[in-house]
This record gives sequence, C-alpha cells and structure tokens, in this order.
Amino acid sequence: MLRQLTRSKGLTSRLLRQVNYGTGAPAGTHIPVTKALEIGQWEEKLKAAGVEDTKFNVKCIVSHVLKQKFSAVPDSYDQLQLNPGQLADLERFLEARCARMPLQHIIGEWDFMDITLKTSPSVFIPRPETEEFMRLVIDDHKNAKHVDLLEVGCGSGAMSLSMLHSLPQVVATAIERSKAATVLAAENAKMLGLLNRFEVHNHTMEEDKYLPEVLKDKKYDLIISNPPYVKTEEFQFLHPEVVVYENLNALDGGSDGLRVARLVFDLACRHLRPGGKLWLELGNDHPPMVKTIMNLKYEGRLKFIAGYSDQYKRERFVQIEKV
Ligand SMILES: C[S@@+](CC[C@H](N)C(=O)[O-])C[C@H]1O[C@@H](n2cnc3c(N)ncnc32)[C@H](O)[C@@H]1O
Repeated sequence: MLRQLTRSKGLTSRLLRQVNYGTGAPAGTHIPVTKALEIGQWEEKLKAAGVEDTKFNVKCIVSHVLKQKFSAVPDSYDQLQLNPGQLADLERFLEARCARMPLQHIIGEWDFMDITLKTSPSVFIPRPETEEFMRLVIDDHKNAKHVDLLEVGCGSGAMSLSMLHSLPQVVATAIERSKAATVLAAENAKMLGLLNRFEVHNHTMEEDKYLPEVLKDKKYDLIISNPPYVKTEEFQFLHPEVVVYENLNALDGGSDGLRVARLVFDLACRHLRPGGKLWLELGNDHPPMVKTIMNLKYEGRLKFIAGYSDQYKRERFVQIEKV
C-alpha cells in the first residue's frame, strides 16, 4: 500500500514537472484538481480502504486544501488548479483518510449547527445526532427567561456553545475530565465570542465528587450530557475512525453503557432546581432502561418525561425533570 502511494506520488510529481496544463503558468507550477485526483486514483484508494461516500470525503479535503467553502467548490472541480504546495497537502490528507483518520481531524475544524468549532485529535468529534439532540433542548428552552446550564463532559464545547449561540438568556458551566478538551472548549468559546457566558472546569465527575469545589453549592435549571455510553462489548463493532482515533474515555460506558449516566442522575438530584430538566443523549436501547431506573431508584426525586428518536428512528434522547 505504502509503495503504491509513493509510486503514485512520484508519478504526479513527475507529471507536475513535465506538463503545462494550459494554465498559462510555466510548466510544473499548477495541476488541475481533476487530473491530480485521477493520477492518484484517490477515489479507488479510499473505497479500497473502506471509506464510505468517497466523493464527499474528497470534496471536503479539496475544499480545505483550496481554503474554500465546501458549497463554493463545484462537484466537477471545473477550472480548479493546485499549486505544488496544495498538491502535496492534498496527497498527505488523502493518505491520512485512507488510513481512516476522521475528516474532522484532518481538516481541524467542523461545523456544528450554526457554529464552526476547532477540533483536536484527542477530543471527541461532535456528531450529527448531537445536533438533533441540541435542537430539541434549545426548542424546550427558547421561551425561558434565564437558564443556568451545566454540561457534563463538554468535549469540544459543541453542545453548550451551540446553546449559548442560539439563546442569549443562557449562561453555561461545563465540566470535562480531559485537559485537552477543556482547553479546546475554552478556545472555541473565545473564538465564537461566547467566553463571557461560558466557563469550563477540568474535573472528573465521581461519586461524592460530582462537581469541583468552587461549584459544590451551585444549582442549575438545566443539565445536559452526551456521556460515554458505548457498552464495552460493543467496541469490537465500531469503525476504525472511532476505535483508532477517538479517546476511549469519551466512549466507554461500561458493561451496560450507563456507568457515567448513573453518576449524572445522582448529580442531577443534588444540583438541579425543582422543575429543572436533565437531557441526555444515550444509546438506542437506553431510554426504556432509564425510565425503569427513574421509577425504581429516583422516585420522588427525578421523573422520566419522555424519550425521543433520532433521524434513524432510534430512541436515543431522554428528558428527565427534577421533582
Ligand atoms: C461522548 S463525549 C461528548 C463530548 C461533547 N459533549 C459532544 O457531544 O461532542 C463524552 C465526554 O465526556 C467526558 N467525560 C467522560 N467521563 C467524564 C467524567 N466522569 N467527568 C467529566 N467528563 C467526562 C469525555 O472526556 C468526553 O469529552
């Protein structure tokens, strides 16, 4: 594989030296995008590596290399040319994608709802289902006068920051066990001009140490979390993009997937105001389990309100109320 890639790279560079593609520039300075993709046989290589939707992947990488918006790049790449530096980047990024590195890590940023977030290799990549989840949460709070929000495990900050961006009456606090994610979330808040309503603490929620000392007496109107919920036995079925490149602390929910969620339930009992809401994104067999847990263990303290489905009709999101 490596030899094949090196060979195609050599061929492209040779052609770059030899051919003037009619750009009017001296020979060897530019190459049309279509030619570079054809010579490198990148779509075929991505398919062979098991990457789905190769056209979308290639276009994301081409747009990134050309520093253009995805929507501004025509699917035909008509008239688009690469200089030698851009060609080298294109090949490097496509090779990384063939090794199943997620697009978000290659590109270094990703759109989430109406905001663009920086991504980092050690921090969980926000997912499209989480956008659906956040639409429900935002809709539920759009008429509230003021919302003190707490997020458990904020990763890049996607959930809290999209909520702050959509609703000016929200003030958010987040906790996050990963130092790298804590720093990234703060950077994203600063980049989006939301740091005046967002604070993030590098803290690992544990039994009887749910929040950092400075927050121990705080109460919130809303708690949100997309906790690690993958059952340990399900790891074998995950894609390489997830198993190889994601931090397992962001995914591993223990034997039933609810190890961290159970801590969030206890935290909600202590830190939600009466009538306050807890919204969780979980795995597709979790909502009925959560309903049972609420009835058996939290009666009189937390009440299961409803489960909601994602676009694939899998019930994934739960709404709970503090009694
Ligand atoms: C599935 S990721 C979700 C990240 C982000 N909310 C999102 O949706 O993109 C779970 C996050 O929770 C963090 N986390 C896991 N266990 C935690 C704990 N006990 N206390 C605080 N954060 C935790 C992980 O580091 C990870 O960033």
